[in-house]
Amino acid sequence: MAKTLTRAEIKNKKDGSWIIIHNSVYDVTEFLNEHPGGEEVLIDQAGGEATENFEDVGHSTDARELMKKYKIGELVASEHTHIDQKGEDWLSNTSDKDTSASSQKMLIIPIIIALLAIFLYYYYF
Ligand code: HEM
Repeated sequence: MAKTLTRAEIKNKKDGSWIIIHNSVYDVTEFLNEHPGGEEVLIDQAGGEATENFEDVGHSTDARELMKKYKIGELVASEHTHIDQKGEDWLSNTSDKDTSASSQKMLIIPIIIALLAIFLYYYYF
């Protein structure tokens, strides 16, 4: 059963770095040295809400998998906030739409050229 913590308890944590991301509490003390984004950013967030900064970076799904390892508990329900996830899924969804729209446009060009070629062939021969 996961531990339930209040923002005050997380803030008052002196020995170690706890951060809140999407209403879950992570102990990143052991991860500071390994964080590809550097330890500074994590130390800056220690003891408080890191969701917005975490999402601003657009962490990969790998990063989201990795963070499960450091989860130590949940924020009490009365102190929950909702911040949307904007990671790879969100990015790939939008770029998927873009590619399908642009590939449709790209298809029209060869079709027009082919129709023009057929028209010219019948016109001149
Ligand atoms: C348990 C929490 C966290 C984990 C497991 C984690 C993991 C990672 C990983 C694996 C990367 C490499 C890029 C990627 O795969 O997305 C990364 C990059 C980064 N992270 Fe985190 N991170 C955490 C929290 C945070 C927080 C709270 C911040 C900001 C305050 C942050 C800021 C950054 C930055 C600035 C980069 C570098 C991005 C770049 O160079 O493009 N991370 N993180």
